[in-house]
Amino acid sequence: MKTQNSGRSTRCIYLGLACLSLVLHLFLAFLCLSVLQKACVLPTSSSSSIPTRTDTQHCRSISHSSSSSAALPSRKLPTIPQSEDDATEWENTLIGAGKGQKVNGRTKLEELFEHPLYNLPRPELQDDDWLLRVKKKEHSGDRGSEEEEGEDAIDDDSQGSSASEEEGYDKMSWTSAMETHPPWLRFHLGISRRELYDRKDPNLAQLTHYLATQRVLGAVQKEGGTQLKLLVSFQNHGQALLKPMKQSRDAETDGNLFYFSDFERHNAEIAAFHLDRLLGFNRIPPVVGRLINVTSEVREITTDKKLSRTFFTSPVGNVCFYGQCEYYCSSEHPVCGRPHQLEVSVAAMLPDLSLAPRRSWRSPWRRAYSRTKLAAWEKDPAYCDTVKQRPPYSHGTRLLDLIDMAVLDFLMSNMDRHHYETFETFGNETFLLHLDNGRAFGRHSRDEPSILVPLQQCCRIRRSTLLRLRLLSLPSFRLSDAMRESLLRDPLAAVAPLLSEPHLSALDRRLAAVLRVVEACQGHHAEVIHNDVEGYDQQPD
Ligand SMILES: Nc1ncnc2c1ncn2[C@@H]1O[C@H](COP(=O)(O)OP(=O)(O)OP(=O)(O)O)[C@@H](O)[C@H]1O
Ligand SMILES: [Mn+2]
Repeated sequence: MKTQNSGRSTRCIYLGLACLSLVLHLFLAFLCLSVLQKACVLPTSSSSSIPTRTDTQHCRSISHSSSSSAALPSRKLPTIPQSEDDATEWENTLIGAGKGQKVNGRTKLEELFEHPLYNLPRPELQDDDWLLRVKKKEHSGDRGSEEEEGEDAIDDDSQGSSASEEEGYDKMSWTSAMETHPPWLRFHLGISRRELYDRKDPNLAQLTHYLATQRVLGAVQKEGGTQLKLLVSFQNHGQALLKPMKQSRDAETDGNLFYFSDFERHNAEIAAFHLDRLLGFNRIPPVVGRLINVTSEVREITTDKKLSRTFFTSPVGNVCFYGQCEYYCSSEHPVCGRPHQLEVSVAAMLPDLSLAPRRSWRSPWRRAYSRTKLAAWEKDPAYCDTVKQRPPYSHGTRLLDLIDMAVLDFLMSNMDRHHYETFETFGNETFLLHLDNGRAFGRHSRDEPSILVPLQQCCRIRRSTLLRLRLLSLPSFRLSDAMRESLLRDPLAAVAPLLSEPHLSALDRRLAAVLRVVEACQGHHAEVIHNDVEGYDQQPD
């Protein structure tokens, strides 16, 4: 009996101990769970305590890596710029700006643009030197009030302003509100009588970033001209002129093709913009390279039925199209993606003609565009004397502008400068727009001296142009080096150099030829150099 009782009490003790251990284990398990959960609860800065997607993923990855012996190293993904402020930094990372070798903390290109010849003192621009004026919406009665920094509107009266309109114009308000405008509009607002853009304007980088990255919302074939090009539209009414890649970058134009049968080159449009800027002209609208998807960014969104009808899939499975135009718009000359991706040049559009009408001028040194005929300037060595007698070449700076353009064209071997344009509102006292450079950079192995004929026949050149050319011929600022570095800033440089080395060295060779022509002129002409930099006697060193 006694032994029976003691056996029962021992069993009770064991049972009690087992229960206690169970409770203790349960408590421990609960404690562990709550600790683990706390690691995934986010510090809430806002009123919401719902974890975001990333945070949930983070928790999942913790639990995943803890259960796996070989956790993957974390990889940093590129971020898309959220604001325009991020744009420049983003662009610099993407396109490798500052890739040039640095001397004294500056690249050669930065050194060049710091040179006094690229920072010559210039008279301040007056009200009527701006292409588009900015008016405040407030009535004149509101002037001087605290709310002066209201919205701006473009003065669309390009024919001149009445006295009451003048009252609404406030020079101060245009800088303050600029930040709110999209880059294309700021570009338009910065166009002056003197140049298309200010090289130092930070908007330039934002504009090229905008052109290179904005989602294409619309694409139609651009009317005018002879070769295929597209007018694309972006959000905020932005537009751009797009020229597709038609041949490989290194392809030299067939020697048997006449200049007027040559293809246009997207990289020539890009390189021309860089060259014009390097020469200090700033007369070509900013152009940037881009890879587009011909299916999603053209075929699927276009409303242009004529263009749509020309799309097809090539035998190797690439998406191609050819559009409708005078030259090379046929299935024998298609523009093809790989299978969808296509290199293009994207040029900023100038203000609409209704806002800023332009005048097109036939170049006095226009070619005959014939296989047999010669133009007047090819037959008459004294041709310039007749040109100099007729307006607008008889006075002002038009002839000098034309010679600047001839120098640019000779350097890039562009034989297609049949016309040039100016903004009508500036009359004859304004710069020449260097539009349409698609036929430049066709051949690197030979030069075309006839492009320099305006300089050779007139023997006149701006001093500022000549000094910059001399500077660019020095080993420390060599034109080819400056171009190489400048072109590295274009997004397409990541695919392949925009200009091959033979094209770059052709620039140096041609620059030396320009300087030789000037020297020859000085040998038999007085007043070759037009002194537009009075008081600046320093020779480049
Ligand atoms: N960036 C621009 N913004 C607005 N208009 C432009 C721009 N570039 C060119 N244009 C206009 O479009 C017209 C056609 O463009 P472009 O000259 O480049 O084409 P094209 O086919 O090469 O012409 P062409 O066959 O006459 O040489 C030009 O004459 C000019 O008036
Ligand atoms: Mn052309």
